[in-house]
Amino acid sequence: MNQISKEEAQQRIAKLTQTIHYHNNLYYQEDRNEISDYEFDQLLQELIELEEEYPELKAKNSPSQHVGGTITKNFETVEHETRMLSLGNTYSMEELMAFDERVAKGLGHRDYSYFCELKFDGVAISLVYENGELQRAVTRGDGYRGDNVTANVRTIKNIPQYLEGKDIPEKFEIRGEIFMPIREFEKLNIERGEKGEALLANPRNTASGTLKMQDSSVVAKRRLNCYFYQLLGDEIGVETHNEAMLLLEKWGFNISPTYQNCTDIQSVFGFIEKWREERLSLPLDTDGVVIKLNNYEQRETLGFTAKIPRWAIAYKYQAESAESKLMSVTYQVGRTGAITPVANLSPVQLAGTTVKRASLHNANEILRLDLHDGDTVFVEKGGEIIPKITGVALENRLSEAKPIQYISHCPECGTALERNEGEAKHFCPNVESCPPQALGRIEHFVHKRAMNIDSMGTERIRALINQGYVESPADLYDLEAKKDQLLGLEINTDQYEKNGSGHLYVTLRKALYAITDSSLSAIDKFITDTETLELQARLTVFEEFIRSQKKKTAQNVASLEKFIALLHEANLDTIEDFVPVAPCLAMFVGKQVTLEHLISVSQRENTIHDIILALDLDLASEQMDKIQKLKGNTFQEGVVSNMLSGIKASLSQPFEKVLFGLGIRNIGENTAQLLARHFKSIEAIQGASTEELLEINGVGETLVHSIHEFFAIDKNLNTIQRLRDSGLQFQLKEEDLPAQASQKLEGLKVLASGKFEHFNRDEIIDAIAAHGGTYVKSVSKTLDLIIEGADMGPSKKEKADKLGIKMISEEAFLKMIND
Ligand SMILES: NC(=O)c1ccc[n+]([C@@H]2O[C@H](COP(=O)([O-])OP(=O)(O)OC[C@H]3O[C@@H](n4cnc5c(N)ncnc54)[C@H](O)[C@@H]3O)[C@@H](O)[C@H]2O)c1
Ligand SMILES: [Zn+2]
Repeated sequence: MNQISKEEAQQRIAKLTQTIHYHNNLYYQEDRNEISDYEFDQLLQELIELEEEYPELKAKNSPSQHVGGTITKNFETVEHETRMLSLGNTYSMEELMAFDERVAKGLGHRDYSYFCELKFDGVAISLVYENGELQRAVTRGDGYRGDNVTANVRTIKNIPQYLEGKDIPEKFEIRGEIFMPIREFEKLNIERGEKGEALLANPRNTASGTLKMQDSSVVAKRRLNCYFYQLLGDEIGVETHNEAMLLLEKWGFNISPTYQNCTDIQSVFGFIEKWREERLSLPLDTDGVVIKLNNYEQRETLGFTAKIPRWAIAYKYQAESAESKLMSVTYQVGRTGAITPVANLSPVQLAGTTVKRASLHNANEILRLDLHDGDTVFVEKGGEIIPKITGVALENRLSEAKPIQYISHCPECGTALERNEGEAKHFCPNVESCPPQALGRIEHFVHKRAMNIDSMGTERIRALINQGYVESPADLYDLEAKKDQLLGLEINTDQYEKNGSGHLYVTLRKALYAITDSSLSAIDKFITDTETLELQARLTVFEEFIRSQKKKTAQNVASLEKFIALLHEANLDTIEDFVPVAPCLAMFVGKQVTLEHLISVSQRENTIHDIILALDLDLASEQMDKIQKLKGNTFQEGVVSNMLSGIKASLSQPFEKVLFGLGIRNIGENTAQLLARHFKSIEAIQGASTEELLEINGVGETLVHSIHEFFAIDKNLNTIQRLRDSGLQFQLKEEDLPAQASQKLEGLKVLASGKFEHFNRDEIIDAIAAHGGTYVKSVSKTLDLIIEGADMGPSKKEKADKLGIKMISEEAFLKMIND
């Protein structure tokens, strides 16, 4: 902002004021925005700085001097008893330090603490309660007066209409943020999509628009929610914000459990870092952290400016943004069959890393963005590990560009995709043989706490599934007989990718390695050095690289050029760091197969090994050598016998482990144990009536339904039969029951958290069971006891504290069970 003339400043201020008014109006009145919050905050910041430089130019009604909203004509206007302010905000740690200095200077000492909360991205609301009853709910409006939206707020389920308890003040005001949970927002958009209505942009604007609707019955259907963060009143008798929050919680108000007391600005930084990524798994959008002085008297000392309190500030997480080009969309199939589209982008530098992919979440997201082939897109990286696309530069779209068509069939198994009503994601219904879904099932089966076959890691299982050896757990026990065929199978770690139409891709590094005579280490260095280049440019640079190596130059350059030509001819999608397998193989298989045929086979198969088998070619040994260089690692003798002996050993796992391993929906480890010990055999469980099942403490309707559903499927019965034939335990053996040491923990739900001296995780779980207790995985009200180990997670601990759950040390636990 250095040295602009007063005249220029005046013009700029006028322009900024007008622009900010425009966006404020859009944001608060129409619940829309055309620029990001970050861009908006930059404009406002520029205005504030200019006004600081030329205070005489600061207009009384400048947007820097009052909160941005207004009241509407659609609701009764209500005056706030205490003004509703905005918050100062910053995107930088330095300014946060400066804030801390101002606080210290204002108070004249450093004897204070901060209370950190997340900044919930919704709409501010003020509620007034009298005699324990909700009187009215008012929006922030212009800060002085707001809209009376009580009827709408009454539809929000977790805002209490009446309060119970002795210590509730006659009258008080409470403020919070009304928001729409992300899940509800997604559901709403699906419904709108199905009805052909325009999709909504984000949960914040939707929450705001919903709150201002005239028809409360529509509001009720939208399932808004609210977090509270401020208590106001004359005779409340608390001195700190922390105490106030505990009171609110006690009175039954919804408080986000994410808050934390911080004794100094350093621990505030810690809080900010902790939540930078973690906040993304919360059920609502948050855009920063609000840092508040904890002590009320100290707050009074510092006071307010016209627009904001001096005792609080918001730190906003900056989403860094860049432009990139959409190359293609690929689709990942999860272990539950859920499909996630991924945008493949031209490489771009963002927040210190090279970004080549962005998550698109689901089909609606593609529709909402109205993505077309080859679009120039804006990519943002908040704290997210995977960046997201926030918009499209329409002016760059080619007139002939087609909209991205969502796939109709599973890229892994070719089954037609389905989508359940009210769900955002498509899924592949081929639970039995879709490879990633089979993977999920087998991984569960071999898990330590099920069949405990630790020689079967994910990559090995994936290799067996992809190459058709395993689909159901029962297949594992047939592997022994196929031992010879297993040698030489590919373990395709991250070696392959598939595009949206199912064509197989292999890593660029492996392709260059097979095509030229360069060493893998030289290629790896080249790959890292050229990370930010697009594929075409990269291949050109690789040619220079080969020439600089001065090793069989002519031959290598010729191969590379041939490969580039084949790549063009194949004309498949671009996925950065990967190239289609078909043109690679075309380099080696000679004239026996056309490129066209290779492309179609590579669409069906999952590994190069499979393609070669499918083609059934006669290849010379030097051709095989080249192809070998393209393949992933292969199964060796040691690996195979190791796997097989693990599988054999699992035959002695007790019935309850087998039952858990079957992966019947809703049957966790505890339930499997319960059922196995009660019914003693699989036939008894299968034959049990609903009444008999419900008699067991801990078995509910949902579980009964899952059990009946499981046994109604022939394929499951067949799997059980095969497993039984292989020698697995389907009957309880008394000697398998863990020795019941005592009943000292009978009826108690116990959780162990952190590291222990005398137990590892499994051992402490078994110890709890051996003394009659039930092990529980998460902190909730129903928990009776927590055994606290070293380094127990602070958030768990805080939650347990809040719920008043008893915590004991490992030593106390040992004493408890051994006495
Ligand atoms: N993109 C646009 O066009 C546009 C236009 C106008 C405003 N905006 C955005 O709207 C916001 C503007 O201003 P604002 O005055 O509402 O300020 P603000 O949102 O930055 O801060 C104040 C508000 O934060 C909310 N809040 C959330 N969690 C809170 C917590 N734990 N404790 C206290 N308050 C909490 C409250 O509603 C409070 O009123 C900015 O984020 C700005 O970027 C964007
Ligand atoms: Zn599938």
